[in-house]
Amino acid sequence: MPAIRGNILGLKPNQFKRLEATYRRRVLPGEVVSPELARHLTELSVETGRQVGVLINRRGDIEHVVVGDAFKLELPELGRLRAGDTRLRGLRLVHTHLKDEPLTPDDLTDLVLLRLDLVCAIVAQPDGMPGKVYLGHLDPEATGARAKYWKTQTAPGLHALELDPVALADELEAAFGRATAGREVAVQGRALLIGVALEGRAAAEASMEELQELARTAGIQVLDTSIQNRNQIDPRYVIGQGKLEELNLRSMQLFADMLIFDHDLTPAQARHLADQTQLKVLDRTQLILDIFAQHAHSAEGRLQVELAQLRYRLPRLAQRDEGLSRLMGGIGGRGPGETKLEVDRRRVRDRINMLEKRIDALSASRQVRRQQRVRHDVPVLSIVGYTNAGKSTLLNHLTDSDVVVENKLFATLDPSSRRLRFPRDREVIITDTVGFIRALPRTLVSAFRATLEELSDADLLLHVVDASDPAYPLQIEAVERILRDLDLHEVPRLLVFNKSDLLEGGAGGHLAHVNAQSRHGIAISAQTGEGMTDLLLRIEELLWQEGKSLTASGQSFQQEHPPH
Ligand SMILES: Nc1nc2c(ncn2[C@@H]2O[C@H](COP(=O)(O)OP(=O)(O)OP(=O)(O)O)[C@@H](O)[C@H]2O)c(=O)[nH]1
Ligand SMILES: [Mg+2]
Repeated sequence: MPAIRGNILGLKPNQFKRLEATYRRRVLPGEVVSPELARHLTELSVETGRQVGVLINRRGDIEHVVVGDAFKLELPELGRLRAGDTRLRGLRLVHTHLKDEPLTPDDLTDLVLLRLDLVCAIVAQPDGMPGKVYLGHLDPEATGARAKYWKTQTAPGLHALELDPVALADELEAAFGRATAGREVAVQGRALLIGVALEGRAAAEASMEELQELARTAGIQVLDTSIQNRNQIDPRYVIGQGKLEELNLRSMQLFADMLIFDHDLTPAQARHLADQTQLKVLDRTQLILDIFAQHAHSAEGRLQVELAQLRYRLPRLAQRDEGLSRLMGGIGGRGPGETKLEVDRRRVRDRINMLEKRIDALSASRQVRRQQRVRHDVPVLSIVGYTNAGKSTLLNHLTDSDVVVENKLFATLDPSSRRLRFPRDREVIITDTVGFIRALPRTLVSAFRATLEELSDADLLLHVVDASDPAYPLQIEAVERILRDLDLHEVPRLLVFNKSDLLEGGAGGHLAHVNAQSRHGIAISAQTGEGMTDLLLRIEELLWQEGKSLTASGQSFQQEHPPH
């Protein structure tokens, strides 16, 4: 005989026996609860002064009998259904209320989080007879951020309740199935995105747009985004408890299987959040690391990404537990496969040391090769800029090459160099490299330092800006900041306002020109070729005619490097 769950302390033996006998009762198909069972529950409830409830399966068997206190009922641990599953629990909760009150927030939270078929509260009247009935079930049509996730109905008594619970559950499951039928296949996850507006709403919204792009690039389907206004980060959960509850409900409603925070999480926060929601929890850094892992193709690129990932994980290996393995699987856990994560910190540290040595060796040998090469007296031009600004498109246009161009973030990770001919037999080496982003993870900057430091070989940096992105001033700032961090701010640069074709003023991109001029830049469209002649003239001017001023700023033309 299964046990009686919940608040059983102090029950009389006779009451306990009658509770146990509940398990022998059955409910006929087509009824939520039989009148006899209802009366049995209300009688016991009034006698004990406690709520009494049963979980009934679709065959009509009673799977659990639970006793609560006067106000609420604590359900046994049923486990969470597999994330993304469109089926319901196959159990309905029928329980008593000692007062005449509708379903409580606890009832409705159980309904949603446990994905119960339905929840029914029967008012136990003082004489022990069943009274009014309140009933609630999930609502497949609920949409929108503030939507209710359930529908409720009230009946004056059981006799007035006309509802076939099994047919209803079938209907709901079919509707949930239809609602998610259009979901994209081949996605790596279905995510809710969460931001915290610490520095004002506008900044948080721009950052959220970018997080959405990052998720899209990583192959994750974004189901919903939300930003919470807060003065400070909650040390435990980042966001407030109420918001977390709301997210939990939302994730059930939308069949999400992961939460992505637009804010870096401490190892403890990530663990608490995963425990509270039973969902995979990622932050911005993990997402970027994952994209890098997907896009790294060269040997050096892969080593650098793995190094960055391991450095990120090392402090998180301290408290390895279930939450962590959830955090580490799949997205955000690509690269050094899961087995490697199971190794202890010591082995991770060894691997980090090994990777550092190999990367050092690679960059040292490249340095040697660079020095050994015959001097060609060829200036180097490096394209830098925010990710997706059109750097590779520009390189391709200028040199007739076919570096991968994609409307994705971090399409390019491995640097590539090409020769570019100018009139009068002049030549430059032009290089394309990894794009920058706001809050570029520090582990990545340090892992890619060798690659990025090569930018110091450049005689001129072409800082490509996506002028069609409203956030471009912030992006310029972010790129400038990273250049400063890499000690590259002394290298002369030219701001190139790209994608002028997308801006007002037609192909001429009048607005782009205005913006460009205000920053001594130049407006182009790498796609249509617009402005390209002007760009080449400016480059020529800067490299050869104003050569002296470049030399004066510390950049010597006598130390040019051929491609590598
Ligand atoms: N309309 C328009 N689109 C452009 C232009 N230049 C680039 N694009 C598009 O912008 C997207 C990004 O271009 P990429 O050249 O891959 O950008 P990137 O700066 O190399 O990006 P990462 O390597 O990912 O950092 C692609 O979809 C391009 O087709 C332009 O002048 N006009
Ligand atoms: Mg690129």
